[in-house]
Amino acid sequence: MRISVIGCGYLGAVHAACMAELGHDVVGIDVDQHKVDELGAGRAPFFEPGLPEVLTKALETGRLRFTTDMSAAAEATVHFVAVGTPQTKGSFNADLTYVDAAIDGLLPFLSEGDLVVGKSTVPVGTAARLAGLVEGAKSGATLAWNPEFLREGFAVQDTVSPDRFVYGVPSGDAGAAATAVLDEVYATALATGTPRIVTDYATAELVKVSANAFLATKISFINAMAEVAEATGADVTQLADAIGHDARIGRKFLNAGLGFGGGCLPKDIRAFRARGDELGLHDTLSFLGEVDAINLRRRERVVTLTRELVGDLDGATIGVLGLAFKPNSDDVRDSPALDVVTKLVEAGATVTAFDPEANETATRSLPTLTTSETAEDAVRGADAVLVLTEWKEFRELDPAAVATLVAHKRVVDGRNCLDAVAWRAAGFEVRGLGRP
Ligand SMILES: NC(=O)c1ccc[n+]([C@@H]2O[C@H](COP(=O)([O-])OP(=O)(O)OC[C@H]3O[C@@H](n4cnc5c(N)ncnc54)[C@H](O)[C@@H]3O)[C@@H](O)[C@H]2O)c1
Ligand SMILES: O=c1ccn([C@@H]2O[C@H](COP(=O)(O)OP(=O)(O)O[C@H]3O[C@H](CO)[C@@H](O)[C@H](O)[C@H]3O)[C@@H](O)[C@H]2O)c(=O)[nH]1
Repeated sequence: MRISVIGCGYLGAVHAACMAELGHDVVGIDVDQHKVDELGAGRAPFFEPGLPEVLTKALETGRLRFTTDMSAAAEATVHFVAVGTPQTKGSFNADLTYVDAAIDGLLPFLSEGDLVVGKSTVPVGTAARLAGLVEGAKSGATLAWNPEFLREGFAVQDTVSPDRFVYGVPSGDAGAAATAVLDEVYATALATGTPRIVTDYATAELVKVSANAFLATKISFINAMAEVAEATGADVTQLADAIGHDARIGRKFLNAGLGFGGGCLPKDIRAFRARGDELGLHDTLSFLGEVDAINLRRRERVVTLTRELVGDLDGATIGVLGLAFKPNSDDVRDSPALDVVTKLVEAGATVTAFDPEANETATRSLPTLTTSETAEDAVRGADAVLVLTEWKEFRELDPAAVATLVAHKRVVDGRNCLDAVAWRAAGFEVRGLGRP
């Protein structure tokens, strides 16, 4: 099939490359010339395991290209919209400026029978509004909403073989035709038995935000238990293991620590609440405010633990390991690690940070940040070491080797990812979250 992907960021670049890998002819369209140049040259403009390989292979087949020229969409019959929907500055609402601009830009290039497929995460009601524009244009095109559930760090695998597909389509013949087109796009995964749910626009939009709200709630639940564990001397990690054995609860997403960040969960729960307010459902979704608050308190807790260890943060030297919001990503959008660094610097500490992939993105977002080229350089001479992203290379650090580099043997394990027994045996004072 001939496909255009509008917006080639963390989601769209992967989607475009994977669709070409599946055998489709794909043009990726973005307003960012640098991104388009990089992608066209086979270089992923961000760190995502497996993406460079898929990209290079797809470019070599000639089935994938990138451009800033929206008129290239005229060659395609299926148009995925994957532009950003960030939090609006000064409010919790999703900023739909980019989605609106993408649809506006696309309308003149649509033809009879084309399918426009929204992938961006949007507030419920957006698709119905945009369908009016798409169908109102003389093109005779249809709109579907097909939310995306990929995780950064696993984006290629999640795109090629997702847990499920959700199609939000209009009723009647147009919906049946849209479903048939999406089935053809995703034929490879569907052939392996991937479930697909065909529904209306509102349900499709809500599936996406409710999935993220549930994941965020699960993380904040265990972080609330971490607060209780801290007040009682209990161990939240053992608690998570024990309740996680109950298949109805499950152990996944019960890792207590610094909490959730990234370009999705934080802004999506806020936008969901804001949409709830518009719908008169303030009380219904107010618990998401608590989910957010619990999450943000964990960042303060790491700062407090560090202060307790070093005495006074003013003048302290802190070595920070990890800046990305999660391992296997260079994404620092709403990164808890970066937030902690900012708070430490505000309190007068001298911070040197290292992340295997996110030094550059973090420095772009926080230009005053001091980064180092290695973990060893970050911790050299430190009064305390903070592990804020659980990269494998940090989990596998040899505490005896770190002990020879630091000024004081103190470590705050912000992700409960270190072997506390081994670090204590090497002479370290160890603090975790929700652990005695
Ligand atoms: N990142 C993820 O893991 C993920 C997963 C599922 C869903 N989502 C959702 O997907 C959407 C995109 O997220 P992202 O993380 O890829 O964002 P991103 O900021 O990385 O990418 C957005 C891209 O859209 C481009 N763009 C903006 N306006 C444009 C326009 N008018 N025409 C063409 N391109 C335009 C930007 O230049 C940028 O490259 C969001 O709604 C997000 O919530 C993201
Ligand atoms: O037990 C856990 C699990 C995760 N996290 C944190 O939660 C955040 C989000 O992690 P994850 O969900 O793995 O990353 P994302 O790539 O942001 O993916 C989420 O957001 C995407 C964008 O909407 C969705 O597509 C995915 O399904 C959804 O998992 C990260 O900061 C993690 O460190 C925890 O603190 N504890």
